[in-house]
Amino acid sequence: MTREQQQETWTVRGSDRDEFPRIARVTSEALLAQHDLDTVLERALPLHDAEGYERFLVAEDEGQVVGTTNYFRFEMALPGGVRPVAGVTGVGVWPTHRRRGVLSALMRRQLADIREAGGRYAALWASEGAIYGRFGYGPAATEINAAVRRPYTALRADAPRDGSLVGRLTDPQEALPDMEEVHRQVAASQNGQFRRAPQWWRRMLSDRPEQRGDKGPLRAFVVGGPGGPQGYALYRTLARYEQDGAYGEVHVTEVHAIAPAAWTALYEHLFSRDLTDRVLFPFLAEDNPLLYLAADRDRVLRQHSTSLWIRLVDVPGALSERSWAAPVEAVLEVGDRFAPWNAGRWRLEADASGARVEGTGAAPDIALDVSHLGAAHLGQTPLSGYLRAGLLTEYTPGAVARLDAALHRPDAPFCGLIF
Ligand SMILES: CC(=O)SCCNC(=O)CCNC(=O)[C@H](O)C(C)(C)COP(=O)(O)OP(=O)(O)OC[C@H]1O[C@@H](n2cnc3c(N)ncnc32)[C@H](O)[C@@H]1OP(=O)(O)O
Repeated sequence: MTREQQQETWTVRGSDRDEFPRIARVTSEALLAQHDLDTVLERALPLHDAEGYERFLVAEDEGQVVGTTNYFRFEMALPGGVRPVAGVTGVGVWPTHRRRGVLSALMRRQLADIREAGGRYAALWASEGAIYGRFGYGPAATEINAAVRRPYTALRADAPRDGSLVGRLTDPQEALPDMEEVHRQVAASQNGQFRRAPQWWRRMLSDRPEQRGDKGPLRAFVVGGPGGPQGYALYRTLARYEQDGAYGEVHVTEVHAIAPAAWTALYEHLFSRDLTDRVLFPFLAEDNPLLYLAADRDRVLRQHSTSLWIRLVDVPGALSERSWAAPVEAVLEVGDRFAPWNAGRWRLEADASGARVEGTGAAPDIALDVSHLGAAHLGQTPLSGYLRAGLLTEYTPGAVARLDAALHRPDAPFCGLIF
C-alpha cells in the first residue's frame, strides 16, 4: 500500500477562481512568502485570470485546502520544434500536512490530467532539487548567475560592432513592441524558451515597490537597426556610495539579442553606466555570448544551478517528435512509477530525418528511469553521467554513448524566467 493510500482524510479535486485565495494562502505559507496575502493576490490574480483556473488541483482535508498545484499551457522550444508543454507551478503543502503523501497524490493526478489533455511534456523550476526526481522529472538545464566587476567589464577589441545599430534607453512600456518582436524570434528556436503571452509580459514589466526592493525602477535598453529591433536588456540600478567612490550596481532582469553585434551593443551599454561598479545577471545561458565577448572570461563570476526540470509525460510521443543529432537504434526499458503507461520496453530508431518508437518484447540495451530521459531531453545532461553513477544499466556496451551522441544539441538550453 502506498503512502497516499494509507491516509483517508483528504481528497484531491479540481478548483476554481473563487477558491484562489485559499490556494494562494497555502502556497504562500509553504514557500515562506514575505508579503501578506493581499499583496500576493494583487500580483498573482492578473496572471491567473488570463491563464485560467481549470488546471488547478487542490488536496482538501475536512474543508481545508492543504495542498495545491497548477500548470500553465506553454508553447516551448524543444529539440524538434515548438511544442505544448505543461509548465507546472504553485506546488505547496500546508505545513501540518507535509510528508503524508499529499504531493505524491497531486503529482499522480496531474500527470494523468496532462496526458488526458494530450500533453507529452511537463516542465518546472524546483524550489529544491530533491523533490521532483521521484515524480519522473529530470534536471535538464543549468543556467548561470553571473556578476562582473569593473575593470573586468571590458569586451574584446574584436567584438563585432555595427555602426548602423542605435540604442535607446526608455520606459519598458514604450519598448514593449520591440521587446516582443525580439523575444518572438528567440522563443521560436532557443531550447527552453516559451512563447510569451501578454500576461507574461505584464508580469515581467510589473514594477511594484515590493519588487524593486532597494533598487530603482525597471528600464529598457533597446538596440535596433534599419531592419528593426535586434536586442534588448531590462534592468534596474542600485545607487551606492562609499567614502572612496561610487559602487552602484546594474541588475539585469533579462537580456536577449538576435544578432552578434546587438549583443556587443547591449553589453557595452550595461557595462558603461556611470557611478556603477558591478553588473549582475540572475540568469544567463551557459553559452551566452558574454562569456565569449568578455576580454577576460575568467572574471565573469559564475554560479551554475538547475533551471528547467523536464518530465516526459508520453515517452514514445516525446521521443518520436524529437530531433536527433546522429542515427541511433536501441531498446530502452523505462521505469515510471507515476505514469505507468510509459513503463516497459520501447524500441527507438532515429536519425536526422526523424524517429520511430514502438513497444517491443526484445531484450533491452539500456534500462533507465523516465527521469533520466527527461534530464537528457534538452541535450545538455548526458546519460553517461547516470551510467557512471550506477543509476542506469547498460546491457549493450556503448549503447549509452551512442544514445548521448544522438541526443546532443550544440546550444545550451535557456529559460531564464521562473514560472
Ligand atoms: C514547481 C513548484 O511549485 S516548486 C515549489 C515546491 N514547494 C515548496 O518547496 C514549498 C515547501 N514544501 C512543501 O510544501 C512540501 O514539503 C512539498 C510540496 C515539497 C512536499 O509535499 P509532501 O506532501 O510533504 O510530499 P509527500 O508526502 O508526497 O512526499 C513524497 C516523498 O517525497 C519526499 N519529499 C517531499 N518533499 C521533499 C523535500 N523537500 N526534500 C526531499 N524529499 C522530499 C518525501 O520524504 C517522500 O518520500 P518517501 O515517499 O520516500 O517517504
